[in-house]
Amino acid sequence: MTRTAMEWINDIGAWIEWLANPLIIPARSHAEVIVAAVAARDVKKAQAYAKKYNIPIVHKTYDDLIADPAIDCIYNPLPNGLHYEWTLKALKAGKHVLLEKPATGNAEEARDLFRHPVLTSPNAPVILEARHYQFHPAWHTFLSLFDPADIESANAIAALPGGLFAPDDIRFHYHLAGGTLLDLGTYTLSALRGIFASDPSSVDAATPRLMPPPHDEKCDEAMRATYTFPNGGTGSMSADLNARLDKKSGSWMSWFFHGWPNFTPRGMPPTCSVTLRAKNGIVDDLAIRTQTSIVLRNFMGPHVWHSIDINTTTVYRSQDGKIVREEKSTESEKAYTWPDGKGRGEDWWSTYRYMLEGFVDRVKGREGSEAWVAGEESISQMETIDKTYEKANMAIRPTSKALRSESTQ
Ligand SMILES: NC(=O)C1=CN([C@@H]2O[C@H](COP(=O)(O)OP(=O)(O)OC[C@H]3O[C@@H](n4cnc5c(N)ncnc54)[C@H](OP(=O)(O)O)[C@@H]3O)[C@@H](O)[C@H]2O)C=CC1
Ligand SMILES: O=C1OC[C@@H](O)[C@H](O)[C@H]1O
Repeated sequence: MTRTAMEWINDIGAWIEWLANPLIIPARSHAEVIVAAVAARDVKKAQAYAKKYNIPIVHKTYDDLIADPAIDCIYNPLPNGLHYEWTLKALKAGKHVLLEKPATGNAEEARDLFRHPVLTSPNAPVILEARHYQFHPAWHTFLSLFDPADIESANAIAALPGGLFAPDDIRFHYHLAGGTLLDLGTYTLSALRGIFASDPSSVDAATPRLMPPPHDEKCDEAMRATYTFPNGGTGSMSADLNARLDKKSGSWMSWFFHGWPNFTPRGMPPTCSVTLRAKNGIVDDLAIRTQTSIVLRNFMGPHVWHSIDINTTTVYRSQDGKIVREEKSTESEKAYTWPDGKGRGEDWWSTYRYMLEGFVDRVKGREGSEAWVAGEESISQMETIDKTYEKANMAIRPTSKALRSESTQ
């Protein structure tokens, strides 16, 4: 697909608007979704938002929004530390909830929320952690290219340049369950767990880069961690919300375009790579070793652009161990829609739009595509996040007071 510079600029603009409004824009193209009401702590802010996006009803408080009998579903995009409290309130009011990632601030909250009796009652509401990338066909195509049992190592990396978020952004407040592992890190960690189709058996190392003083030093502005998985494979993730100048050259450009024209994984675009265990054989007295690696670039925003490369290297050695031949090949794939019969979609649908389709399907009791984030999966993700913070000698994020009062009821 050849693209003009203008198309790229338009897409980048659209991507930024998607990021700021992950639901409003996708909702416009879904015939069954009406963004009917909005609430904010400051009603004037809610009114201004409603005017900008043509939302008919403005509620004065979050509680009023949840109590509105005309509303079926709540989208919860509050800071991570408030996810538990407001999601549970909405579920108890019988509303379905599309809950921003990470599902909660810690594993204790996740266990309580996703195993809450309100979710096992007849006609229980639907809850979904909004890990949008997992709803795009590109992610599923990537996963279909290997058997998790064969993975030797895998890597998931994402970074955003420093300055995009202010140091007092919700992402960097411990009491709001901030920290990069809970933000960009939810993508790279869940991707790694998805690639291995299992939880790690151990967290082997976790290295944070903490927010510098005078900011909240309980928050990581970047996190790197390595894990061992049950098949013996190793996985590494990294996430950086304050990626800096290239250390060697001191230039932003070289950080952005490192490895140009084939970006090497420095986090932009967010990239997942998998190396499979080598296969050995003998043909015509030559020892043959074949190794395959599969790379998905831009796994978080594949609708803007992505590439899936399957790289195979075959080395032929003579009996004395000398390399007599080396063959390298690359096959590439892309997936903007589902293969026939696997789900609805259009090639222009964003990850958020695919996710909305899946969410509405569940709410309506329809079978949708295979993509979903189950409650137990959200719990496992939060458990791995907590273990990673523990390994990094950092405090697990505080548990909501609402959970404490819940358990005394
Ligand atoms: N899926 C995606 O692509 C994205 C997901 N997210 C997720 O959405 C959530 C919110 O992130 P983001 O939109 O960037 O955050 P913002 O700071 O932009 O928005 C958070 C909102 O929460 C409300 N709020 C309520 N209580 C507080 C409080 N004590 N402090 C600050 N805000 C409060 C505010 O709304 P008000 O004052 O109007 O009531 C505020 O506008 C996070 O969980 C994040 O991970 C964020 C961006 C993209
Ligand atoms: O998609 C995203 O990219 C930037 C992050 O900070 C944000 O929270 C996230 O969801």
